[in-house]
Amino acid sequence: MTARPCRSVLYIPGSKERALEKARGLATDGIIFDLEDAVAPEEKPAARKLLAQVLTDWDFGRRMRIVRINGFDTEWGRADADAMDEAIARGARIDAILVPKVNRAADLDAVADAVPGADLWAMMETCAGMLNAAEIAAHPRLKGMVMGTNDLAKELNSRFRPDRLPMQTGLGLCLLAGRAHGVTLIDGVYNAFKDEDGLRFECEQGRDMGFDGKTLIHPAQLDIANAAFAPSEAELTLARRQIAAFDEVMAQGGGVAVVDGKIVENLHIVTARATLAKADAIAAMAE
Ligand SMILES: CC(C)(COP(=O)(O)OP(=O)(O)OC[C@H]1O[C@@H](n2cnc3c(N)ncnc32)[C@H](O)[C@@H]1OP(=O)(O)O)[C@@H](O)C(=O)NCCC(=O)NCCSC(=O)C[C@H](O)C(=O)O
Ligand SMILES: [Mg+2]
Repeated sequence: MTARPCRSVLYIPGSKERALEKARGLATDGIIFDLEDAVAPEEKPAARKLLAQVLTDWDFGRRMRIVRINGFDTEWGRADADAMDEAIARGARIDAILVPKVNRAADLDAVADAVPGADLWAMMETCAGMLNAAEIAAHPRLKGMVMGTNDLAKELNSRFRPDRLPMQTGLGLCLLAGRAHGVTLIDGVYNAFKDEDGLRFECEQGRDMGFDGKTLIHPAQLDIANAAFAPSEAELTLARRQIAAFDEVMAQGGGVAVVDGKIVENLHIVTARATLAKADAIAAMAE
């Protein structure tokens, strides 16, 4: 679990200046400034230039800034990375470069060299990438993994199902790998951006699985993701009660408390404290 909130991470096409401007007033924890699939080939050079300028000159507050570049196996990837490196040298704040379709850890090396001033995040969206999730998560510059469930479904030849059964193995491998290496884990997008109930269900499922947040494609999806990935009032109350009960037992020389008929040990207190820290971090986002 990361202390920095990543409940909502909104994709914005790097070519859409109006949407980029709008993002500065949106309740999103992070923004993925996209140069890859959301930008048409003929618009890519102009989008790259616009993003470099916007990230240098505009204030996006506490929102995490992530730039998704094109792959280095395309004609645009290297120029995207160079433009972001130059922007950082000019004072742009870019928290991470998101590398698409990462198949193995070595795919990250060239981007790491090209942009030394930013963390790397990986799109996990190919079958090879998911099978190699452990070595990718172990890359020394890797700080985040984003699930690319559209590309994964395409490669798997799977159908979209509300329970995402065909995705579970791949998502689970990424969760195991990411948690083993302390990497932030963000779930994939929900394409039907007007379907609130479907989005809520998928956010709850992603939260239950252990994801830190969800990638989104439209501002209308923000409130649902922010609510689903934040600790609820009931979770906060329970965390405080667990800590109080455990402190009391410890003071008497014991090591196991009981709250609501369930045991509370030191490991549960670690989770309880992380829950409270997450709520504090979310509150700080709104300041
Ligand atoms: C899906 C959209 C094309 C819909 O656009 P549009 O019809 O313009 O929506 P609205 O008219 O409802 O927009 C209302 C206002 O909201 C702003 N807006 C819309 N989308 C965004 C956004 N993403 N960020 C910020 N602001 C946004 C509009 O500008 C309107 O503002 P105003 O003028 O003030 O009224 C569109 O939402 C869109 O393009 N979404 C992003 C799509 C995208 O990024 N796709 C790529 C990422 S998904 C992916 O690749 C996943 C992965 O790789 C995988 O494999 O799964
Ligand atoms: Mg994709």
